Amino acid sequence: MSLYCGIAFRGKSFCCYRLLSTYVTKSRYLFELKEDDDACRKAQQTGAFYLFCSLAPLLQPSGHQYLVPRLNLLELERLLGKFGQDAQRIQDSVLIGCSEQHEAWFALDLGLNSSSSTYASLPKSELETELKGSFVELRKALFQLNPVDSSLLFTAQSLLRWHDDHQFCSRSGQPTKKNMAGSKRVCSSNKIIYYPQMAPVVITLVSDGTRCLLARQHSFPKGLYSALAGFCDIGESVEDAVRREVAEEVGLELERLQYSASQHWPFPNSSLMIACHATVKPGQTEIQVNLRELEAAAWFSYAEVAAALKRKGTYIQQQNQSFPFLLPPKLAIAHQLIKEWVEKHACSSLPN
Ligand SMILES: NC(=O)c1ccc[n+]([C@@H]2O[C@H](COP(=O)([O-])OP(=O)(O)OC[C@H]3O[C@@H](n4cnc5c(N)ncnc54)[C@H](O)[C@@H]3O)[C@@H](O)[C@H]2O)c1
Ligand SMILES: [Mg+2]
Repeated sequence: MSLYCGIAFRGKSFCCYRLLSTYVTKSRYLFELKEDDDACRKAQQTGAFYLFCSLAPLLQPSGHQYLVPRLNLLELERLLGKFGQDAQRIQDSVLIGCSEQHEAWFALDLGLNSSSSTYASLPKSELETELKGSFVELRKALFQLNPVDSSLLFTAQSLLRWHDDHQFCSRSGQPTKKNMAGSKRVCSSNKIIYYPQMAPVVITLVSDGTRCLLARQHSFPKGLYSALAGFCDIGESVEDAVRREVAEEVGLELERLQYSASQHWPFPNSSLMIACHATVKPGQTEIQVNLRELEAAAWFSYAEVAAALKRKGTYIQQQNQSFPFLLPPKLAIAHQLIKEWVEKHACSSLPN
């Protein structure tokens, strides 16, 4: 879909028309839905709704994968009717995106019992029977979702959680009210506007040239190692946060830092993961693990990491027991960083 747009140049009396790309028209459409409640209400008429129950998305198993069912407005109204609720409840939904054809996508949680909503939560198991699916904890479904669905569900869960957590103004204590799209909440008494937030987190794969440094926290599944991560402190740049986190967690100083990519991560709250590769100063590779933050950290060879990426059954010693050496799931940016490092290492070790 494309759109002709008139551009008026300041001080000139002519208009120039150019073709806007599908991406630009889609971005402008989403912007309009966030700013204009009536436009958003209208978009719900032809939109698709993703359902959640207490922040768990509705999924349907299909082989080794999960499908993510969607309802149209009529189907959603019928469902609410069956459970004795009126269509007004749909106003609790949040906008999470749209297709290239401008079909707007919304998410609605039928299990949250928010005090600012007049509606009671609906019974999970009866909903599941009615919808022929299950509300599955998002973290547990990670391995069986495709990247497009997972990204949409990450956004939806984060936005639903943020609204549930921000029902009252922190200054007046009065209820806040969401706009139709759910892109903000406004305090009814003092008009303060609250916007959904993400915490910036740096994640760094440290290398000494031949090995990479991986670490684990007590809460990780047995045998799982990942890159070093940490929340940015107020006042820090990304570079400052990376240097501090690496120094704090493993006692090393960095020499070089290179940005790789970023990712929105919904667990346990919304974070913006900023991923970097880094190298330590030559000869300074002795790890001093901060045991208040980490359970263990170690250098791993290219061969060990490459085998673990391919799930080739390498094992690792942990508290005198042996566990399969695991890396984070493909959807996690930590996995991407490790994969990039392995690929770069494989290229640089090729004979000229
Ligand atoms: N997507 C990925 O690949 C990936 C990989 C690793 C970690 N992560 C995420 O990165 C996040 C941070 O990693 P970490 O746990 O090592 O961080 P961290 O090293 O900063 O340690 C966490 C501690 O930081 C403090 N903290 C400071 N600011 C905080 C804030 N805004 N929110 C919560 N705690 C705050 C708390 O005391 C908390 O216990 C985690 O939430 C984790 O889910 C994602
Ligand atoms: Mg950390």
